[in-house]
Amino acid sequence: MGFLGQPNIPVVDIIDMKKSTGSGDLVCSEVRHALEEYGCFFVLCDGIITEEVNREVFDGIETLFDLPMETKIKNTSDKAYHGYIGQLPFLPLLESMGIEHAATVHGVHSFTNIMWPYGNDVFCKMIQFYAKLVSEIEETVRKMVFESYGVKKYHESYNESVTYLLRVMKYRPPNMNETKMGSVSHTDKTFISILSQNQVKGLEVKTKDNNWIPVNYPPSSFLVMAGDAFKAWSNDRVHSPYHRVVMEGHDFRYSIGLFTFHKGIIAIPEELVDDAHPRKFNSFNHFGYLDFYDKDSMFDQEYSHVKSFCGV
Ligand SMILES: O=C(O)CCC(=O)C(=O)O
Ligand SMILES: [Fe+2]
Repeated sequence: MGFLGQPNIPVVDIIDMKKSTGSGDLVCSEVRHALEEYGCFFVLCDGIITEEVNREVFDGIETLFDLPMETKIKNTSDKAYHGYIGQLPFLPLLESMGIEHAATVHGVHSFTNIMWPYGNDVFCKMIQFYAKLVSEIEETVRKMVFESYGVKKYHESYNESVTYLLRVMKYRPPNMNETKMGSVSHTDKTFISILSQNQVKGLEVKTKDNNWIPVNYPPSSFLVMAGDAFKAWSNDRVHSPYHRVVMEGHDFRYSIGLFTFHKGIIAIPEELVDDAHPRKFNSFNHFGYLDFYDKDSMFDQEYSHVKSFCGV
């Protein structure tokens, strides 16, 4: 693990992660430590995510947002925060769309066919490539953390319940006298989120000692971030950091997030509850939590929804 001149967000190389042999090895404890202390870390993917691949991906996303509004709003879902979001009075810079079941061919095809009824093979293949790569990173991270906590036995069953939402975001530059907030401070409601962006900065993460730090992506990297569900599952060991997007300058920002949800009940492993770590959370329904967050009238940005939903 290194810091690449940015003291606050750790960096792990994907090659080291792939070489990891399981619990007790250094890279496993580094990943776990990064998630406990920072709630996030960069994964370096040199040679896998080249500049050319990045350009192709973000060109594709730009084309998607260039579709007419009446097409984009066809991106709907029965789940909160899974469909088209845009023109929100309190977040005027943001537009966002969601591709459900993004790691399945069917999920990507059905989204593409709604957006381009005559098909768009290039977009479809690009999203499939991206979702496969990033979901593999997500699974590796989860496996390493489970191993590091000595609860590897739950990994397989967790895998069977995982579902991936790929969300794409577009932030326009603010007009004069307009808010610069592309996204207000929040924690993710996911288990894990994996983020990437075009070359335009804006994401900031709050450290445990309450400092906002800019997320300066190293080339060919993703940001792995723990969500509230991971925090609760780990009985409050993993940190789910507050983060926000602040738009400076005149460029459009595009970002992509692969968001992991669990289809059903997340149980806190008994192994993670002991005298030194009394139970902090009860088992909870992950999509129930998302609905609760959606309807919770508590709009204080830095209020712990997960504690009020399933805290002991
Ligand atoms: O645009 C980004 O980089 C972050 C977006 C984000 O925090 C979210 O969608 O939850
Ligand atoms: Fe977020």
